[in-house]
Amino acid sequence: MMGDPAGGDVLVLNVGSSSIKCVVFDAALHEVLRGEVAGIGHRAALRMGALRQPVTAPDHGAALSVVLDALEAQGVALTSLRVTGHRVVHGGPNLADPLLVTPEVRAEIDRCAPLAPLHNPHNLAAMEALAAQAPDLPQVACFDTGFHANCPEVAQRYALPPDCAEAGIRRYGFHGLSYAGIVTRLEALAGVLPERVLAFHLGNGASACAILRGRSVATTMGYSPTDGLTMGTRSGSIDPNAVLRLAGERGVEGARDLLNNRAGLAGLSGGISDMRALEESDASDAAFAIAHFTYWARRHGGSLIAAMQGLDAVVFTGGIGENSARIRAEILDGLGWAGVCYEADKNARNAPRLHGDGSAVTAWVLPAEEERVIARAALDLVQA
Ligand SMILES: Nc1ncnc2c1ncn2[C@@H]1O[C@H](COP(=O)(O)OP(=O)(O)O)[C@@H](O)[C@H]1O
Ligand SMILES: CC(=O)OP(=O)(O)O
Ligand SMILES: [Mg+2]
Repeated sequence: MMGDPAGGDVLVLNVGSSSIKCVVFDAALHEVLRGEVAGIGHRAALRMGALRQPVTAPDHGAALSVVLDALEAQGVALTSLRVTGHRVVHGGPNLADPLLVTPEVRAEIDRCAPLAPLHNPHNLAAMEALAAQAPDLPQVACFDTGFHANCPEVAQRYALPPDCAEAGIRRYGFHGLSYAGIVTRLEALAGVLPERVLAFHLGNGASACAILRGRSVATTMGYSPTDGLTMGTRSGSIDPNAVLRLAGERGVEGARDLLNNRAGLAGLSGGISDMRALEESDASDAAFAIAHFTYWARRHGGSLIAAMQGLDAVVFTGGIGENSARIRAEILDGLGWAGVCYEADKNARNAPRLHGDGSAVTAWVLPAEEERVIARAALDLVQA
């Protein structure tokens, strides 16, 4: 339900690695206004309400200004909101549950910035921009790591001595706000929440999660959001000795830049990180990048199915997961051995329900609802 933008109570900013999404909700969590600058640094475009236009956004700072100006133009007065909520990607060992943003919380988010260089600095910049414009507006930080905080210890620990884990070197997992939203939405759609859910969040950052009875038991991202699946510009899983060699040859910063900004689909294809652009390309490198993406999604998916000892439902979300029938088909075709089947016409329509009647394993496309999860937590916190 869309209402009057000026009547909003909660503004949520979801600053991702290639996009800034914003949603204004009223106190009953009805969506009042939704907007997004997508394709930051590539072919950036603004969508807000009925507005659609290309914009100049070579980096996140420029994209944030575009979003804040557009909100103002739509009549959203920051000073009349009750609260604003932010997605923060890395909470490190100390931040898991939603929190009011204080100078101490900001300092802790900043300490985690080297672990999520494509996210945490931009998440902080959004908080600072809002604080400058509306100093009295309460801000709430919600963490992508929180949903995975209770994974079994065997899934969290690396095979390293205990002092490493005590120093925070362990698997955290990300996209947790999206996975939490999937649990809520899937339960509502399916009637009963399937026991063993394999969820794929496929956006510019991509991960998969084993959700057993509504809780994360394993996920593909680790110490940072660079591990796991092949991503837009991130390598995904890579042997630690290869990383050490890269750091030795190119320096730590050179290795960090390569693994986070110039690897993944971009590294394989000669610079194209955007899945839609890859699908439109005839180049063999682009086809190989897509094949790499789907192959490793299936490989990791199999590992997560083993972590749950079986499978009852597969869910796709994120920009690629929600919109690319081709990518979903290539992943689902490779999971037939696990009992997954789907109907091609439903897949082509991005229908929420991809499976036919009587299918033992169900398959779904659900919107990433990180903003709703954040808005609920932010309102709960200011009302408490
Ligand atoms: N119709 C589509 N077909 C294929 N890929 C798409 C489509 N629409 C969006 N995408 C891809 O989704 C990705 C962005 O996902 P998104 O979840 O919005 O990003 P972020 O990780 O920044 O939040 C890009 O690779 C984009 O090309
Ligand atoms: C954690 C992560 O990779 O987020 P995004 O997909 O929004 O970049
Ligand atoms: Mg995202």
